[in-house]
Amino acid sequence: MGDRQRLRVLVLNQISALGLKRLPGDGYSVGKDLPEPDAVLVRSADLHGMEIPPSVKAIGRAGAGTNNIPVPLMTRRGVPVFNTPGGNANAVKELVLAGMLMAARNLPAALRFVDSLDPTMADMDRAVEDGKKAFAGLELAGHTLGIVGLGKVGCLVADAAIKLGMHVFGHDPEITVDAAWNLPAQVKKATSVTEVLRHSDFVTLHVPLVEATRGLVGKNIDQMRMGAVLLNFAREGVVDEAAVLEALASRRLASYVCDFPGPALNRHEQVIALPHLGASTREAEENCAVMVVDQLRDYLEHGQVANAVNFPQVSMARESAYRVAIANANVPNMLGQISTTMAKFGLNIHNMVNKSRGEMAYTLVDVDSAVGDAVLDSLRAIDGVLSVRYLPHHA
Ligand SMILES: NC(=O)c1ccc[n+]([C@@H]2O[C@H](COP(=O)([O-])OP(=O)(O)OC[C@H]3O[C@@H](n4cnc5c(N)ncnc54)[C@H](O)[C@@H]3O)[C@@H](O)[C@H]2O)c1
Ligand SMILES: O=C(O)[C@H](O)COP(=O)(O)O
Repeated sequence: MGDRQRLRVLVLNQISALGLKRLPGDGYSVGKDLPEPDAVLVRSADLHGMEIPPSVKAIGRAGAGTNNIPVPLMTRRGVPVFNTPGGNANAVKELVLAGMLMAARNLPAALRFVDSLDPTMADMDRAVEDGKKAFAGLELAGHTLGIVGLGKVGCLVADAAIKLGMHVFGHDPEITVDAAWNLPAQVKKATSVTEVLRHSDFVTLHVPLVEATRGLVGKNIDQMRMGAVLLNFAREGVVDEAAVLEALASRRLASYVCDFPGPALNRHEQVIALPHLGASTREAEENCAVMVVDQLRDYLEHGQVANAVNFPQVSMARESAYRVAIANANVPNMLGQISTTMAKFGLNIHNMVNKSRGEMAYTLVDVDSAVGDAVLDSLRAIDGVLSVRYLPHHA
């Protein structure tokens, strides 16, 4: 296949080879620097300041958070943004457990102490035994963990904490039915963030960064128990850093454990800051890469939509070789105009599916004969149509 016929996938972060190799060389060009890409694969690279070429038909985020992607702009262009729900949740869960243990047992300070001992000193055993009392901690079992956000990560953390003997309070005003099913029965429901803060020794945040969650924990830190531990593996902006620093100074917070270092946090003795490591395990990187590449391919080749954050879930078995995929505004008479346009060009609709999500809708139409450029141009000219793709299937 000539290079022009191959689909171009621009890769802006390190994506596991296990995923990339699912883009076959005879159908795809994959690289860090491709002109006019058809799709973009990304992890945390910030696309907000970047010019996203009009050739882009889909964006795949190998991970959970999509706050680095201008999702509303992509929706207006009729471009889906895919992510990989749950693909890295276990990796985050394990790091949250490590974070709780690091804080509860004063491990960073204890490690620094051991590092500070001169290896040539005469009586290291004695220095160790004398020094250890400064790092005595507490056990997780019997203490209370509050979880804000009971999605893929929050549910796994709840389950693990229960198994470690912790009491768990959870809050999520938009919990999905699936997540509610997955949640251990012992998790107590909190009706507000404040209720979680008041009742917990450890509080961990697992919400996306959106306008409603910006600064979710801020002044309300004064509701937390004295000496509590706050963990933030969600996003930097979910907590108000100034409020955290104040609470650390007053010892309301014993420790702040986070995945987002910053100038005011680094080297603070009560802060344990990791370099955004939550999803950085081989397993999570592979899971996310495989998921996102499969979703991207299914969209690019067949128009199917799975796990897009701005498009409805849409799937339709191929019964015809001639498929048209249309993203459009969710307003009356779009389907009427689409089918009238096709009929005008003598196309017989074999099968069709249309689903909406918020202000947009997505339509797959299989027809019985080949679709020419004039049809596609006429569809594009319909007021409210955001994008039109022709997806012939060569068996
Ligand atoms: N540190 C890392 O490497 C890492 C890795 C994965 C995810 N994350 C972050 O964690 C977030 C959560 O990941 P996930 O996989 O669990 O996502 P998810 O979509 O499965 O879960 C998010 C949950 O937050 C809930 N929520 C939304 N607004 C809320 C609010 N105001 N109060 C309480 N709950 C609210 C949602 O209803 C949903 O159940 C991601 O969006 C991402 O920002 C970070
Ligand atoms: O939202 C996510 O999935 C995490 O923050 C992971 O980000 P990363 O893929 O850049 O490690």
